[in-house]
Order: sequence, then structure tokens, then C-alpha cells
Amino acid sequence: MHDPKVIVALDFPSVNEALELANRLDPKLCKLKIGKELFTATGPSCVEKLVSSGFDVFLDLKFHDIPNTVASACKVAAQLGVWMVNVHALGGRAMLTAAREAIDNELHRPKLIAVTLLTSMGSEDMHETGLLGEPQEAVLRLAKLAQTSGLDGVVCSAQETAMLRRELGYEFALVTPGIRPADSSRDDQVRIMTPSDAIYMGSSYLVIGRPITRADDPLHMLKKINSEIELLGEIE
Ligand SMILES: O=c1ccn([C@@H]2O[C@H](COP(=O)(O)O)[C@@H](O)[C@H]2O)c(=O)[nH]1
Repeated sequence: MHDPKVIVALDFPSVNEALELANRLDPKLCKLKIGKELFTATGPSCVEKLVSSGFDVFLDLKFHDIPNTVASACKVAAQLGVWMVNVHALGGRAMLTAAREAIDNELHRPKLIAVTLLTSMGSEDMHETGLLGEPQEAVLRLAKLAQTSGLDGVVCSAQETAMLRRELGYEFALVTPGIRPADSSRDDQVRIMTPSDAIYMGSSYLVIGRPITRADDPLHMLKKINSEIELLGEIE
């Protein structure tokens, strides 16, 4: 597989569990994501181990703070050699611009993307937090803010990708969690889509955690998802 589309979310409480799963996978077949649980438990050493095992690593810490703090955190993340890092679009233009400028001059510049609206949220959750409109409107507004601030892409749900492709073009990365194979439980995800539908609608990368990490055979599940996606490429 040329550029793996699946990013496996290693949501584990220890380095041993994360490495055990990673050792069953293959950098040619997927990328890996380190999120808040694993990073809080293990710190940068786990990031460095996975980077040196040859995996592209997405450091998903969703930085959201004042511009100076976020910029400094992004710079340190770049120095860990990660492939992608993210911030929260709700931090606003000054924060997004500061984050981008902080990594622009790094020797190794990771892709920088912004979270729009969490895939665990639907309209009601949005309204309770004071965000007006429907998910598609909020996602479009925040994605435009990220694009005009010079970021490389956004995290959104695959339910928004067709609309974002029309509005923002084909170069902007659309990274979509909330991916569920047809027979999987939706867990705490709300705005979901199957892997092949998500690629068809325009996702650049699919973030998939529990359907792979909790499968009896994670490698088999990953290969099954990859074949589903590749098949789609052949049909087009
Ligand atoms: O909007 C978002 C942003 C990030 N995530 C992260 O993706 C994975 C999804 O895991 P699953 O087990 O496939 O649900 C997880 O690490 C989240 O923190 C997201 O789901 N939605």
C-alpha cells in the first residue's frame, strides 16, 4: 500500500500494551495515533519508540491554549519526529497562526491540522455548549478558519467531507475519526461512517481505534479494511 490511509488509534494506558499492538501491525499498512491516554501514561518515550520503529505517528493532543503555549508545544512535538500534530480550531486564528509559524522553520515539519467538532458530538451537544447551527455549519466555519490560517487540514467526521471537498478543494487534508465497519458497535461516536464510504466521500485518512485494537486479530481487521478501501480505488 503506497500511503496507508488508516491511522490506528493506540488508546492504551501503558507502553507495553501499545507496543504489543504496534508489533502486530506493519508501517506499510497503517500509521499510528498517540492520544491523550497513552501520552499521559508514557510521555514522549513512547512517541520516540514508535517513530523509530518506522511508523508515521500522529500526535493527537489537540492543543488548545493561549497562542504562545500552543506554539511552544507544537515546536516540541515537531522535534519528536512526528508525522502529524493537531490543535483545536476553537483556539482561534491567533493560536492557529502561532502554531503554524512555530513549526514552519523546524528541520522536520509535521503536518499541522485542527480539530473542528468532535465526532462524538451531535447537534444537541453543540447547542448545549453554545455552538449555533448544525454540525456541518460549525465544521465548515472552523475548517475555513484553519485553512485561511495556513494549516494543512482538519479533523472532522466523514459525514462532512463531501461538503468540505466542494468548499475547500482537494489539497486540504481531511482526517476522519468516527469510522465504523458495518458490523461494529458505534461506542461513544455519534457522527460515524464506514471505511469505504468515508474514502468515497473524500476522507484523506481514517482514524480507527477500537474496531481494530479490540478485534481478536487486529492485523486481519486492518487488512480487511485496507482491502475494502483498495477495492473502491479499483472500481473508480
Ligand atoms: O473528533 C474526534 C477527534 C479525535 N478522535 C480520536 O480518534 C480515536 C477514535 O477511536 P475509536 O476507538 O475508533 O472511536 C480516539 O483516539 C479519539 O480520541 C475522535 O474520535 N473524534
